[in-house]
Amino acid sequence: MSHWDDLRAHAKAHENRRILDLFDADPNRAQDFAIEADGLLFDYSKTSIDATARDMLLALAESANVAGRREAMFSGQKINETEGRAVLHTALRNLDGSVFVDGRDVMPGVRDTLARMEAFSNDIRSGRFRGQGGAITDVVNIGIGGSDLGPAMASIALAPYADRPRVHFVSNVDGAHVHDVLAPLNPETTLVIVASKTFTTIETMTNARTARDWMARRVADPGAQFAAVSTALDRTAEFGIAPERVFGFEDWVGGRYSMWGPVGLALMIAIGPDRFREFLAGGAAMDAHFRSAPFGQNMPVMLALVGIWHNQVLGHATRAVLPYEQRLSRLPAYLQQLEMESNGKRVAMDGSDLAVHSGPVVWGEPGTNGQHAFYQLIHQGTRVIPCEFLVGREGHEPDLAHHHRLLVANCLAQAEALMRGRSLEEARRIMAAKGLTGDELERQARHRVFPGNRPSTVLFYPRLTPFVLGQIIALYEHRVFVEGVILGINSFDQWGVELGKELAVALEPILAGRESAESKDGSTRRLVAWARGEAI
Ligand SMILES: O=P(O)(O)OC[C@H]1O[C@](O)(CO)[C@@H](O)[C@@H]1O
Repeated sequence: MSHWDDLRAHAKAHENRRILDLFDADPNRAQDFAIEADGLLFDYSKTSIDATARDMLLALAESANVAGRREAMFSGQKINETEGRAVLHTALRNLDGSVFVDGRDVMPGVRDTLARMEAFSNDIRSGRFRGQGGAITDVVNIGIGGSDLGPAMASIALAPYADRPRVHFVSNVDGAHVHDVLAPLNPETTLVIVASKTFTTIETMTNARTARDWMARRVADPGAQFAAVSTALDRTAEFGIAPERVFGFEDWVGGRYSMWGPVGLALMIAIGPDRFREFLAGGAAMDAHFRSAPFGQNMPVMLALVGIWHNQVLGHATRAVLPYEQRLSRLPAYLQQLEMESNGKRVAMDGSDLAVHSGPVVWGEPGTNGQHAFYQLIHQGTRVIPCEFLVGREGHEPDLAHHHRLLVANCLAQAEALMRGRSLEEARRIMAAKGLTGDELERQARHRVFPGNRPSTVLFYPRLTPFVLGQIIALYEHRVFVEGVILGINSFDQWGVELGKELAVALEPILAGRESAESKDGSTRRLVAWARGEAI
């Protein structure tokens, strides 16, 4: 039997067992099914994983050679096989030593670019770098996907550490986005960062040109207030951005893994280089843990194995990420790209069809807001949705500690309610206490039953500092990596985004009326006609 068969057989044999009963069977479960590392606590005791399932999952990870692939990644081997690239975002935060790619040590370049970013950020923050109307008041990062989601998410997450200038993000090609962001800004004191790994992404280049036109209407030399972040230095030059304001990186940094380097420039400007280094240090601390902790005590490995248990073994197709931290409001969106672009694949590394499902649908919203929106379905819907809660022991508002207590209480209460549920007998008692009897009591009670036995995990952190955010993001990166290795897929390419891009390029001239829609299918032809306001 394969490891997958073992796991499925074990899950089947215990499908009617309640998670709550596992705590009776093992009084140490809360400690045994949790990992503490560098101030973080990951509690997965409220899942149906028992000691046997955990052993089987660990055996699965061993047999997939997670350890070997992990070292191949850290040492710069070309594990992104379909693109022939190394995967070295970890080199952007482990700044000492050497890492070789094609016989060349990449670390001097990493350190040099970081130093240039720091000098530039300091110049902007101190007012030494001036726009054509004075010190820079606003920075606009134009990018999309990996060139947007990381710094945009982190700028909100680390708002308590940010001072002037203000940072803004434009990603969508919808003109409303660039319009609404730029409208209140003064072009004379705005710096635009064009962030694009390839410097060809149509949304980003369209927004960048619009921003340049906007600036040109008010300043003599718009290019002087543009900076660029890219691997394509020929294209940044062609766009007219002076080399001293171009921050390059190499193709061994994947877009969705890139916020640790130049793509983090807007974040660095917002929080300052020292705080940015703390963020890097948090990522490096998680790297050290990932490389050294035994798998059973290894947070990214166990987070991945919990994910595999829920998705590939039990068949739960989605997972909810529920940060009880308003400032992590963009974390679910960030993780959607990180996890779904990485592990949403249909073939294994060798091109064969996957034998199991690929990564799950990831979605979520901050608590407590979600409780008043979609938690109804999580508690009483017919599908099981594993939930991943994140919460800090402290907030940044000491005078509002009572808010924070309520926040934590809600988070822990949801995890408890999901596991415990409410039986029909309990519901009947509640209805009887309200004075109901007979058929009406019975009918009403059934609506108040919570099946319970719904799995969740809690990631507890001390406080959302730059260091802690670095730990959390690196934790999820390595989780995605481990899941990808176990599934046998390449987590570092994204061919699935290509087809839509090609078709959009082909449709633009059709919408503009320069080309005919004849070659298109009936639905697309009709929609094009509708878009063009033609009679259909
Ligand atoms: O940084 P770029 O090259 O503009 O790409 C933006 C994003 O587009 C994608 O290629 C997907 O279309 C992502 O992988 C990437 O993060």
